[in-house]
Amino acid sequence: MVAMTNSAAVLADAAAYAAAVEEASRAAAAYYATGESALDDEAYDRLARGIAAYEADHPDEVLADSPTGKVAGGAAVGDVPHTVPMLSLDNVFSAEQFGTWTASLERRIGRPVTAWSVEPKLDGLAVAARYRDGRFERLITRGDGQAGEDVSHAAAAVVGLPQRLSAPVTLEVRGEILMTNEQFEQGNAIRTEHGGAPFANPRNGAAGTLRAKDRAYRVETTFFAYGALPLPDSGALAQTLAELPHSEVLSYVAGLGVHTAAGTDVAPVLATTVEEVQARVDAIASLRAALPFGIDGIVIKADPAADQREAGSGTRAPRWAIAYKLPAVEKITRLLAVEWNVGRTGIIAPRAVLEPVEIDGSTVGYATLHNPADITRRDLRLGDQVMVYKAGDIIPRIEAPVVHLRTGEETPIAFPESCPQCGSDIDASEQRWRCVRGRSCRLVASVSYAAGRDQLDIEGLGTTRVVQLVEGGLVADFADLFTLERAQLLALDRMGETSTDNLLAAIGTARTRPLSRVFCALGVRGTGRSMSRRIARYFATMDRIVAADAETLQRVDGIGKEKAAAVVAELAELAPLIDKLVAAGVNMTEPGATPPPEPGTENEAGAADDGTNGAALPLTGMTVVVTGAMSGALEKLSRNQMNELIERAGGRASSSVSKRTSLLVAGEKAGSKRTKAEDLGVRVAEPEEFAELVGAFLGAGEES
Ligand SMILES: NC(=O)c1ccc[n+]([C@@H]2O[C@H](COP(=O)([O-])OP(=O)(O)OC[C@H]3O[C@@H](n4cnc5c(N)ncnc54)[C@H](O)[C@@H]3O)[C@@H](O)[C@H]2O)c1
Ligand SMILES: [Zn+2]
Repeated sequence: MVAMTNSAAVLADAAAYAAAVEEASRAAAAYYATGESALDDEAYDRLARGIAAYEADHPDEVLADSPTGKVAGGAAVGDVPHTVPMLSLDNVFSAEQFGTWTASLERRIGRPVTAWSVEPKLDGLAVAARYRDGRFERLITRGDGQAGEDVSHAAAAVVGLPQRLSAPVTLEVRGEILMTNEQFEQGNAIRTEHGGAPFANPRNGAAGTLRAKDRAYRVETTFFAYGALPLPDSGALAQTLAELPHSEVLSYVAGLGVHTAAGTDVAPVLATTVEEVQARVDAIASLRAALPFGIDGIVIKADPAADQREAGSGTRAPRWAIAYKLPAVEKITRLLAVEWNVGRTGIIAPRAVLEPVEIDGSTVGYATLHNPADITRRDLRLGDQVMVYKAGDIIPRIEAPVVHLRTGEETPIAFPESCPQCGSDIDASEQRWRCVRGRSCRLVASVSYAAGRDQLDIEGLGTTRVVQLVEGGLVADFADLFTLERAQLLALDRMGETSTDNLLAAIGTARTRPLSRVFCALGVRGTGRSMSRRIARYFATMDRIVAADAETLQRVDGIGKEKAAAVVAELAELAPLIDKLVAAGVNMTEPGATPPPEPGTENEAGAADDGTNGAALPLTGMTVVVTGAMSGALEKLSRNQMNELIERAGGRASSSVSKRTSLLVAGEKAGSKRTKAEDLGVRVAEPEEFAELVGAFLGAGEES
């Protein structure tokens, strides 16, 4: 069942009314000119309803600028007169409102409507295409409904609008021009390639494309006919078109070779009862997300020609048709952060992190941002309220910041100075930034990560060296490090005997690292240092980790259902790499950890999930945060080693203080975490005190 809100803005007095009219006019002008309105459709409609309600109560105060009763809110213009006005549509939002509307229509014509045409409300812009003797003559926008703009220059790139009809007839075909999702993605790709700004949304893309002249590139749109009418010299056809039911007009137009929605999943159908109409409305609503083009509702029309004629039209909309609106696909939310992701080919693409917002039944938390130039051009800032568009399979996108909602707290978006994946330089000479490593970026990044301090800790293997190994073809994954030969290394640039021997020795040491670090080196998503330690301590051997199913993995503290499934899937993909590591003699066990009992043995239920199987440890059940400089016995420990120590002692290491923190180890220069812990009443221990508590675990399992 389709349901949505349709409240109106409440306007208390004449001043509020005048302000609302001004805001609506400004929004409509922006909406029809560039598609970049400061209001989302629901907000605009709420405002328009508020204005109409105020005018109904105060008919003497209606302002000339009021959008009420006007096509396009009075904001669009044109100089080519329409033969018959091109109107807008009135809206309903629920089955109940639809029932009320049909009843009033039937009262007006004095009989029941025997057939309703139920069609998609295509989300583009209305045009009239005139044909003379079967040849295309002119394409005109809706404009203010009385006259539109001539956009004939654009007709050749409109799919579904033939230059020649299959019969030499004279008539005007009316319909919607839109961009299919595919045309939208293609159009944006072409546009950004030519240094242009991406379109905000498909409707905006279709409008811009239709108006544009002298473009250096071609962007396609699609026409869907939803009606036809005679022109002054249509001859006998005029009578036929006037008598045919709407559904047969559509079949006739399709027969002439013009594109209609027939043949799509949401093809017009005839319904005879309100219940049948509602069932089709619900069906179209549920098909919406999977459609290859955008719809913003369902249009329901009285099918018989006589019904339409007798119902007639108002100034803004016909009385024989209604738009059953679907929820808006544009919403305003906040831009929280920008992430920079590196693709397979080394393209560095910004992605917006949004305050999650519900759009058309799905929660949107991310949106595409195309490229850095696009961020600059639109002057996006962190903390901005932004208009977000999401429809069908189109990737959610930010249309524009809502500038008038700025508070002054917004901050500039920082661009990366080196590749966020592998640390190499960035080639910023084109619109789309690229890591200079291109396709080997990911490999360089994954090998560098594996060799990093918190993983295998291979000294002397920095990014530059990894790049050399990768580009020299010596390393295709990090397991290849363990089979490098002395002669191969010596042959590399700037590799002398000493550095070669040092590197080989460091690699030799890496072979003996505990399982937790080897596992971490695999780079399985969502398994950083501390998660890797928990997994390694729980399973004790790589064999057991690999053999674990998603359910077993969930016994590890902090692994939920979704993460477990993702880890299992990624490990399956990594199986060849793991085999290679085993073959290269890399350690696959976790010192000090006892494997979990086999399922079905007695103490399974009581087993703790920290690899110690229930033995009481000093930090069991505690979440511990470390801050400030360590001293005494802990002085030499890195933060990562401190975390390892906490976990060996049965605790859980965390980096931020919250109500759930059990203990804060605070060294000198502890700062804000200490203040926060004190505020929350969290226990605070000096490093010396903590060393006493976990003394037995100091050094155990430590690798040199
Ligand atoms: N966000 C803003 O600032 C802002 C400003 C102005 C208008 N708007 C939005 O624009 C809408 C009003 O625009 P409108 O006047 O173009 O009306 P509309 O789009 O709601 O409805 C009328 C149009 O529907 C189209 N249509 C699609 N499929 C059809 C079919 N099968 N049969 C007949 N017509 C079909 C036609 O183009 C017709 O002109 C409102 O929903 C409003 O929210 C928004
Ligand atoms: Zn890179």
